[in-house]
Amino acid sequence: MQNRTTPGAMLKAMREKPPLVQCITNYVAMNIAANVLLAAGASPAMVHAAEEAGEFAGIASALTVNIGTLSTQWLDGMQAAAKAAASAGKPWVLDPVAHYATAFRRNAVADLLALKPTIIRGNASEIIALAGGESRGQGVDSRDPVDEAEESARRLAERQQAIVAVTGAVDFVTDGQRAVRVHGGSVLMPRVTALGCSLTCLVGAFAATVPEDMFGATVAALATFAVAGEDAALGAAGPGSFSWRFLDALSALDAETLDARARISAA
Ligand SMILES: Nc1ncnc2c1ncn2[C@@H]1O[C@H](COP(=O)(O)OP(=O)(O)OP(=O)(O)O)[C@@H](O)[C@H]1O
Ligand SMILES: Cc1ncsc1CCO
Ligand SMILES: [Mg+2]
Repeated sequence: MQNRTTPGAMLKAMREKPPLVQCITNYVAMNIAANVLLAAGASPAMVHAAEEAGEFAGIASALTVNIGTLSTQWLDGMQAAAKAAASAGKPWVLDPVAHYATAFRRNAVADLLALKPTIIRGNASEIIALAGGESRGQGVDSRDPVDEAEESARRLAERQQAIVAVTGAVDFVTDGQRAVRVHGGSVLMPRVTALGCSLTCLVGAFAATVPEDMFGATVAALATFAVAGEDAALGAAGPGSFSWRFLDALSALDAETLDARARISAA
């Protein structure tokens, strides 16, 4: 097997064999998330109908589930797909968007957590609340700093036996034992909707490429976003031009540049 131990090597391996990633994401994110995966070198498929989501999970190399614009029908599709992925031993990633906001979301997330996501990716408010803490979150945007979510992330990772990634100004990733921070990105990133949702899909793509190292795959996806975000911010006049520059930066990012510029520190 070729060396797939650095973010750059993982990015290269992903592009050499683009993984088919089933993304069950929200209406807001669907287009940008698909474009993010294509720009990074993966193959996205937005397949969510209850009638086919489980069957499709048998074909895809990884699944991502995001509850951003939830409905009962979509939840049925999410559960079918998560069950199929888990029973086939394929990685699946949960993005618990604003799960604290309503009883419908809280119940949905509890049911999805019982299906054992391999990786959970959320913002600080989402991860604090998921671990049972008091978060300041109300809607989809975080109102808490990442450093205040670190202990919650460790507890959640241990409880769920999953990798937990908290994103924000500095990202935090833990499996309950190990932990790292990923630095970089741009203040314009949270001003473009659904970049976090798109990152969840990219985490799925890296997990599909490196199934032997879910922790490393998660860190690599976050580092890819951090470096591409820095590049996109150069010359961006605001969120609009940042958004298209970000796709170009992702697609232009090469393995060597990613490894040279990724800023990952032990936590
Ligand atoms: N202040 C910031 N500085 C640098 N990068 C940031 C900042 N805030 C967020 N990011 C980056 O933006 C990306 C998305 O993370 P974020 O935490 O905003 O997700 P989110 O809240 O789930 O977003 P959404 O719900 O809109 O999809 C990550 O790569 C993260 O590192
Ligand atoms: C704005 C918004 N509303 C529901 S999902 C979503 C995308 C960011 O999470
Ligand atoms: Mg989010």
